[in-house]
Amino acid sequence: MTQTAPQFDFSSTSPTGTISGPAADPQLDIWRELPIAQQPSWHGTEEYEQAVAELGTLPPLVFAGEVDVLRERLAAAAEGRAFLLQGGDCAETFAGATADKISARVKTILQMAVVLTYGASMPVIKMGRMAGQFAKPRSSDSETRDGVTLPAFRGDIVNGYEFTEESRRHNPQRMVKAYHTSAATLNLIRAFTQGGFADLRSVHQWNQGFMANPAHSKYDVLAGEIDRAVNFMSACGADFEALKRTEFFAAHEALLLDYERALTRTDSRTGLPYDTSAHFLWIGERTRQLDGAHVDFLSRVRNPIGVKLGPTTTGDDAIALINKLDPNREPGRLTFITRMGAGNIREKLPAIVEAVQKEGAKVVWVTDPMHGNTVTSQNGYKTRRFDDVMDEVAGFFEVHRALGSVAGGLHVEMTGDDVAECLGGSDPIREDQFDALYESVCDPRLNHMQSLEMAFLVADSLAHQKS
Ligand SMILES: O=C[C@H](O)[C@H](O)COP(=O)(O)O
Ligand SMILES: C=C(OP(=O)(O)O)C(=O)O
Ligand SMILES: [Mn+2]
Repeated sequence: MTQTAPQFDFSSTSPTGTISGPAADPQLDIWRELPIAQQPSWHGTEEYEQAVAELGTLPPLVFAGEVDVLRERLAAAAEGRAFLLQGGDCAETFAGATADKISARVKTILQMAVVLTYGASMPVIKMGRMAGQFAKPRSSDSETRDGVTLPAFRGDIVNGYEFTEESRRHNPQRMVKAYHTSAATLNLIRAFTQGGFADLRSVHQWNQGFMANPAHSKYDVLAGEIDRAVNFMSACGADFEALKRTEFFAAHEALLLDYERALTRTDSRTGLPYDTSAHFLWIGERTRQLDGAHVDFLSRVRNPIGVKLGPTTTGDDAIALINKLDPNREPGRLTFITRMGAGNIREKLPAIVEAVQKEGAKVVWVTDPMHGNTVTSQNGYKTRRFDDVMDEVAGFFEVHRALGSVAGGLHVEMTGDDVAECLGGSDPIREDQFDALYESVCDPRLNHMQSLEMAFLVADSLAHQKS
């Protein structure tokens, strides 16, 4: 069910090989001359120069060989031979990088993956919005509370959530802290997923907790089938030792180009630049301007790249992005993460998919059913209704099925904790729980149970996609 870990070529990225100091290629700095959205105001200060110089001396967080493995996995997803699951916080925080919270999130992603693997009958590529998801684009540059206006919170890598002048100051030293927090998070993720924590039988056992809730009895049939499949594998003498380890990739929005540039290093094997801050990087809906800095910079690194596509995207936009980001049509290079909103997806997605099909290009099609479905609750919290989220997922599968394209993955804001941020689910979260249990510093996340419920529902869609 889950894959075994590949043998990474560590020699190619050893400290004696390459990847010491930022890559020197001047093309990697062309973005500095281009229009750039959503950046902090810290340039030209000594503090900024020092922080960037320090980042440049620090080791890579991921290896080029791992990034190449991911590109191969994504090539399989583009063809319907694997399914991508991306999940994690909207905004990671420094304070939230605790063993308990990180392990709960990884556990939940692994639990979702087992259910999806069964439903899809294919490998699930597990990827966290983790170990670097610290920079946030905002709708407004400022926030006003009780007549006081301060800079908006732009993620812990830029400024603090606390509503004071000092905390909201754009502080470049935070980039260094983000690096170290990412390193600590990634270290724990690697230990969990490589050290036996991810044993398929344990992951399956954890799902029994979800099934113990009578609200989830409608998933009894599927849960029973998975149970029998695991027992069958066991009876057949399946090598559960190999299934004790699993691949797990790190991803974040490549928003803060100062940080991404400083962590971009040259791979000794190929002489090519890799952004070693994460395996996978995506360009957000607010920064995907074709002639802008983000698209230019990410067109020049070897990592697999995602682009969020909102409801205003046209077929021509999609083709232009492909030509810029994947001119060689390389399998696994480009992922389109559509976030249309439940009310838009059935109307807007087909033209984009058809344009890409006509072009003969192949991308991984992923649904982000969160960002097009944000509403404000009566009591003033940013929230999303579980039913809207699931309706967008359903629309995504319907469109791809109708057009003969591949529904290749799911991108969600979720946590392993029992928070109350999104409304509904079978054991429903209500608005009156927000005051006590709303923790997100940016967008609302599915909680542990809602995430698992989504996996059961998507597993069903995947099973039908195959039939
Ligand atoms: O995560 C996505 C964006 O950063 C977020 O939705 C922006 O939220 P805002 O509209 O509150 O700025
Ligand atoms: C900012 C985000 O999304 P989008 O770019 O799709 O709005 C996000 O994924 O948190
Ligand atoms: Mn978000």
